[in-house]
Parts: sequence; structure tokens; C-alpha cells
Amino acid sequence: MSDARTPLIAGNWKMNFDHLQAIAFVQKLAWSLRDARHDFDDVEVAVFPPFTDLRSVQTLVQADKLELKYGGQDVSTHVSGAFTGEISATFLKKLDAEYVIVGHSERRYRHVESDETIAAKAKAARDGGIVPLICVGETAKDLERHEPSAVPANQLRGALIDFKPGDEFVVAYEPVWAIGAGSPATPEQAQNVASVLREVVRQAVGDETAAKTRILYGGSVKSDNIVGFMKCPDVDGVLVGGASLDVDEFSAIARYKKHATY
Ligand SMILES: O=C[C@H](O)COP(=O)(O)O
Repeated sequence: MSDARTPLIAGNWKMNFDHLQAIAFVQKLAWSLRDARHDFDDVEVAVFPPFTDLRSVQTLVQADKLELKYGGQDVSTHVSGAFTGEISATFLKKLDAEYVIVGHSERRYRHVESDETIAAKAKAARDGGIVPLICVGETAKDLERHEPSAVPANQLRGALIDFKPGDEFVVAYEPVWAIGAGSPATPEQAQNVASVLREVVRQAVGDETAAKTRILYGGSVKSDNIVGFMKCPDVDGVLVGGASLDVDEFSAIARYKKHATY
């Protein structure tokens, strides 16, 4: 990764932890990270709890002045109105959320979200003052027919259609075949796709914004494999699923510099 970009260690809780469990988790995480502040200097840590936990996480983070960012796992394309079950970027902003995930493969495939929908969600987040964390990634089937970077690059091109130089967003490259699989991509595979994605960002929003945009890797990240990814020049952090639900493991991931010899 480049020194110009602050590493982002993001934990996607998916549909895990109710608000009471969320409070207990964040308290433990805060203690764990506070004890080891020097191990993760200049690293940003963020969690993505279910919507029903966000108010509790906000209260805790603000009351205890925790250096922890948080965000939603999805966002509506609308601002308000008759959209049963949806949550707008405006509501997330009111909870001081920093980020929102859009285009996670579990939404693309299980909820049949199209590239157009994901582009509209990314735009809605940006317009509502929330930084979209745009997920892209190929399935194992895609790999039989295309180069590894082809599908993620197309997905990213589609998502950035309304973006312009200076807009802030984060990209997460998550090969679908590596999610929850216990076997991640290799750092070389992650770097190859991340460098293509940076070029897509450059073509969409220009050199300056591309140089500042963080590209994360996600898919079976753990404390014993993160260092390899963080050594890749175009990988600026990780989006962690399963391992983000274990305080000690997630804290060890955030403190990856302790184990790295650069
Ligand atoms: O959003 C996170 C990803 O889906 C990765 O999940 P995982 O770390 O359990 O493979």
C-alpha cells in the first residue's frame, strides 16, 4: 500500500450481533485496541453492524470517544418516502455513520441487485454525505470464462458512473469464491486485480482521486494472512467477515503492523 493512503481495517458483521451483543463487542474491542495503541498507529478501524445496532454503537463511540468508525451494510437509493424496509443515507448520516457498504456479493446475488441499483446506491450515499464502500468481485463461474479482473472491473465501472474527481469512496475487491471459504486469494491475485481496479478508478475520476482512493481486499482474511495483503502496493486494507466477529482476532488483524517486517 502507499503511504499516501490510510489503511482501513473494516469488519462486516453481516446479520450477526443484536444491539446488546454489539455493545459488549465494541467495549471489548476498544479495550483491546487501547491496550495496544502503538501497534496500529495510523490505521483506521471500522465496523459495519446491522442497522438495529447503529444507535447503540454511536452512543458508545461518542460517550467514550473511541477511535472507531462505523457504517451501514446497505442503503436505499431514495432519501425518504414509501419504501418499506429501506434505510436512507440521510438516516445513516444522522447516526454519524462514516461509511456504507454497497454492492456486497450477498446483495448482488441473493437480492439480485443490478449494477444500476448499486450505482444508484453509491450515488445516494455520496449525496447523503456517507462514503460508499463499493464491493466488487468475480464468482468461480466467472473465472471459467473471463480474466480474474474482468467482472470486478466492469462492476466498478458501472458503480462509478455518476462519480467525479474529488468524490470520496472506497473499493473492496472480494472474490466471491474466497468469501467464507477459509481459503483466501493469494496476495499476488489480490494485487493483480487491485491494480486493474485502480486504473478503472483513474479513468473514472482522474489521477489525483485514484491515488487517494483506498482499495481493500476481502475474502477469508485472518490475522495470519493479512500481512501478505498489506504488502501489496495497491491493497490499502481489508474487509473482514467471519474473523471480525471475534474480538481478539479482529484486534490482531487491526494490529497487523506488529507482525509485519517491511
Ligand atoms: O464482507 C466481508 C466478506 O464477505 C468476507 O467475508 P469472510 O471474511 O467471512 O470471508
